[in-house]
Parts: sequence; structure tokens; C-alpha cells
Amino acid sequence: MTTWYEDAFRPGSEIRGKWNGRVYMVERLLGAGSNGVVALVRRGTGRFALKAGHETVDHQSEINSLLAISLTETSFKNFLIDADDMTVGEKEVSFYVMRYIEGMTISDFIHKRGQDWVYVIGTNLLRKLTELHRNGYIFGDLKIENMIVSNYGDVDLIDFGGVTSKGRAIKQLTEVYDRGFWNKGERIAEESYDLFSFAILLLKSLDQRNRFTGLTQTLPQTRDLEQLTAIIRENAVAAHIAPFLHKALNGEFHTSQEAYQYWRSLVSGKKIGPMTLKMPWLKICFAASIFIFGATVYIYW
Ligand SMILES: Nc1ncnc2c1ncn2[C@@H]1O[C@H](COP(=O)(O)OP(=O)(O)OP(=O)(O)O)[C@@H](O)[C@H]1O
Repeated sequence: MTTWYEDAFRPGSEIRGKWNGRVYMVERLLGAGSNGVVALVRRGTGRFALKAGHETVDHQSEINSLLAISLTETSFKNFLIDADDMTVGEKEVSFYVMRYIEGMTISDFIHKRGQDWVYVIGTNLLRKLTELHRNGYIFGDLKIENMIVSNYGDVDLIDFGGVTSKGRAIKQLTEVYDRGFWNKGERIAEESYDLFSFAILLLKSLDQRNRFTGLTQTLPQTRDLEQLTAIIRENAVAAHIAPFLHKALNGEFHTSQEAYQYWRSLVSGKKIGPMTLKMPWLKICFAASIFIFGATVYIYW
């Protein structure tokens, strides 16, 4: 069965915006989720991520949220680059273009580089949330799939469909990350809502035994955060940040700023800042370059 986007998003195809007239060349498909199709595109020398929406209302609401935060003086500034419609066969499809973020999921990152990186990634993610919260928004649907980790644990959030103004009802969520699912609070856009999801996200990425699988099938009355304490007990990193996790899961932080301070006090002794990391390969590269330089001098002198 062919899907509606297969032709339009074939590598090499051109996507022409109906109103703004910009033309994008498709490099490859990045993903197709429940809310849209995302492709890596090129325009001139720039590479961008282009998302076309299935559901016009949801897609428009995502663009509105993204536009609002793109206008703030934060690291999200200018994240949204273009918004337009394209014609696919007989259909008009809305799309928007955003910064392209190269990287991987937090799970893949820590699998490759080690679980200690959670201290750095957590710090960077909390900083992002603090920025959003300071500007009056809640991310809403914080989960492993909605963030990209790159380089030295840099974090970028993607998929802004859940971004909600503070005080409103949460509009998009994923069950295990939602405090309502665990009977731990209302589905209201508060800073503590994102902090709960933040704690689940970290636990889920440290969970080596897939304890989360099957949790969605449990009955609401039997759901208990105690089920997650096993992960904390068997994992050294989770155990180290346990006081933070307990506070976040129990709604004891009112603001992300407060959570950020507490987090910093817990992880600051870990010396996992990008500059102080134990990176033997850096030392090896440095030693190798000295050796090659010495050998070259010896041979040619
Ligand atoms: N700005 C971006 N830069 C790089 N890759 C991106 C970007 N935005 C999205 N992606 C990729 O495209 C995939 C799908 O994006 P997105 O999560 O926005 O779609 P969705 O339809 O809302 O998905 P879901 O059903 O998970 O909510 C992501 O998993 C990610 O790999």
C-alpha cells in the first residue's frame, strides 16, 4: 500500500510552498509519526527538517506554539523557519520548516557513551525546560522520542504539538510520562507537570530491563510509582539522582528553576561537565598527534 506522502517525499523531489514560494529539495524521510511526516530537506546550502501534517487542526496548533516560542529570546528563537501549504495530488497539505537537529535519542546516546552522561543531558534538558517555563509555556509531551541528543550531551526538543500556555489543560500526552496516568496530579499545564515527565524520561532511559513494558496494561488502581523503585535500586546513576526523582515524581518542585538548582547540587560533584569528562580518546588522539609530529620531524630532518 502506498501512503499519501511517498511520492511527495521521495529523495530528490521538490516541495514548493504555495504562498511563500520557497522550494525545498527532499534528501530523505526522517520519520512518520501520528501527527505528520518529517523529511530532511535542502534549500540553497541549508538543511532543514520539514514536517507535513495529517490533521489540519492539530498541525496548525503545533505551528502556533512553535511560532510563539520561536519569537522568544531563548535558544528556541528562530526555530520555526517557514510555514506554508503544498499540493499533493488533489490535496492541499500544510507543512512547516524548522531547524534540522542531528543526533540521536537519549537511550541510544547513553547506550553508546555510558550512563554517566545522564548527569550532563539532565542538566541541559532542565535548562531547556527552564527557558520554556520562564516564557509562560509547558512542553506537555516530554518523552524520549521528542528530544535529540548530540555532541557532548547537547539537548534539543522536537515535536512542539504538546506545548501549552501555563494554566491550560494539557493537550497532548503519552501515557507513562503523564502524571495523571499514575494518579499523581492533574493534567494541567504546570511546571511540575513537565518535571514529572522529566523524571520518567530519565528512569526510562536508564531502565535496562524494560520494566516499563506492560505498564500501560495495568489497571489505574494498581498503578504505583513503587513499581519504578526497582530501576532506582539496580542502577547506580538512578540511585545517585534518587532524591531528585522522588521529589519530581511527588510534585515537590514548584518551579523548574528550583528543580534545576537541586539537580545541580546533586550532580556537581560528578565532574561530568563536557570539559572535565574522562575522555581517554581525546588523550589518545593528542598523544598520537605528538607521536606523528615527532616521527615526521625525525624522518625528514
Ligand atoms: N527538527 C528536527 N530535526 C531532526 N529530526 C527531526 C526533527 N523533527 C522531527 N524529527 C524526526 O522525525 C521524527 C518524527 O517527528 P515528530 O515526533 O515531530 O512526528 P510526530 O508525527 O509528531 O510523531 P509522534 O507520533 O511520535 O508524536 C522524529 O522521531 C525525529 O526522528
